[in-house]
Amino acid sequence: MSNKKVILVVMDGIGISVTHLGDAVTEANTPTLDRLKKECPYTTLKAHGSAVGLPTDDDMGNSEVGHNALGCGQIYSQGAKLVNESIESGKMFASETWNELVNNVKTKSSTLHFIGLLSDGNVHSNISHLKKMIAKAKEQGAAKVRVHVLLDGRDVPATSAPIYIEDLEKCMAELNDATFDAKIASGGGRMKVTMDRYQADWDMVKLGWETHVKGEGRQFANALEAVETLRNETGAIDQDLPAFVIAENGAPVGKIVDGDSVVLFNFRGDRAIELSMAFDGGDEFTYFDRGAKPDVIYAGMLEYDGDLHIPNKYLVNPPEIKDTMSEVLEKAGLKSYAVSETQKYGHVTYFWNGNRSEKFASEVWKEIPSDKVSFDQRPWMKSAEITDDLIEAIKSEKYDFIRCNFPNGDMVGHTGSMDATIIGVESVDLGLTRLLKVAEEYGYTVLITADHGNADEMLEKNKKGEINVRTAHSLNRVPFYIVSKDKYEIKDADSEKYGLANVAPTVLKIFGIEAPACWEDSMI
Ligand SMILES: O=C(O)[C@@H](CO)OP(=O)(O)O
Ligand SMILES: [Mn+2]
Ligand SMILES: [Mn+2]
Repeated sequence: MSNKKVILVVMDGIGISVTHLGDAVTEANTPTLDRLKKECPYTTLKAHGSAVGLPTDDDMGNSEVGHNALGCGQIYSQGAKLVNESIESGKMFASETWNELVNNVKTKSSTLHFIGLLSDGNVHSNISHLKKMIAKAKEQGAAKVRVHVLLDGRDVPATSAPIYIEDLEKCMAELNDATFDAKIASGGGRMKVTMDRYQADWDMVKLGWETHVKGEGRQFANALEAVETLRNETGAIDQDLPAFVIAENGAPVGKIVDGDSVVLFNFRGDRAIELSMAFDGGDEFTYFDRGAKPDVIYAGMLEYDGDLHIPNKYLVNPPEIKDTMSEVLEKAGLKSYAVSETQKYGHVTYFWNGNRSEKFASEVWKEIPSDKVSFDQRPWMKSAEITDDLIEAIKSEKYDFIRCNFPNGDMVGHTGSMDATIIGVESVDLGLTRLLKVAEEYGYTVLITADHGNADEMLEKNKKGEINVRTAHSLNRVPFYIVSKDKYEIKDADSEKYGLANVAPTVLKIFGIEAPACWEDSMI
């Protein structure tokens, strides 16, 4: 067994800016990161596009694909790419689930509903998938479609919702005729309604159920009017807009009722699991009162949780991630510890282990409850508590490998507040300062990296050359530091040849464990 001990710190959303446009990472006072960059083996990693299994290098990285790659040392084709392929090859429309959904509404003359994130962010969903499914449903004889739109502004520009609403409405207008009727039925901002994750706030899902299923809520004549009115009244950016219902003559146009079919067209799992539980769950579901639950056929775009089999029905098989680092460490007899706060807890456990919700026997997982606020109001988040917990884990001398995620750069970065994000980055640096001291004392090698950028690019230039607030992740590279009393040298550190999938092989190299043949190369 190895006598080495390793800690891997993921500084979520802390990338390296090229433009320095709204670069909260450089603006922040980060004495520890600055010192490490001068003193330690250091390189940068590619964290987007092909390096993490996304369709193109125009696709920014995200936590799901980033933590998958960090945790498995391999590059798998991810949801965005798998759904594209399934639609292009026709496999999706030949699937049993798709045909069941469509035949159900044909035989019952009922409605096919789509619920999901309306953008081309390609992190949770892509509007192009939605449009193709609606067109196919018409071609196959469905008569009525209703779409429940979750407004993004977090993976795409902050107030871009009208662009996607207009795009969808144009597509539906072209399809609508005497035999076919498609409309938007309800919606709301993704951080207010339906897309909660890791059970941080079930009230969001309850509100989604009331809005999409029961058609309860403030009524508007159409989605553009809803966005415009709610934006004027609240000043909120898209992700935070309140829920709305589209109605005609006082009646919601698209309640979900007995006999309907429902597709959640998001492909990413974390924010799709809770709504799926509400649709699939029987009487044992007690997270909120669903009232009389309609008898529908429900399917997700992907299987969102392969261990718990959520949802029951889905359209595309998720990537089958094998030979994860946790599995390799378990086989080698090493003990692992994982910690983050609620908002990133599943990232460092579920995504880390290749979308596996059950832990290995050799692992201990710890969740620190997140605040339920917009994180510009608490930019330090739980960085101090995560650090305290890490220090306790180190001092327990129980673990060979400790991993953690500091969410600040990402979660505060998504709010668009530069001032708050600077504080978020500084909080991470302070956490590192405290952590490194104890890690050194106990003989741990500490690897520090990030899963993608965000805080490094808080502003962006649009096509007209105007500068706007950026709430989305960046496409920038991320840092990789080795802090150790042992001498390690990163091969070709100045090149740009490494990506997130090179981290796990480097960890195994430090432990002196042979990596599976399918893994990428170690950097040392
Ligand atoms: O908040 C989220 O769901 C995504 C952005 O869509 O961020 P991350 O990938 O960092 O979790
Ligand atoms: Mn992330
Ligand atoms: Mn993010």
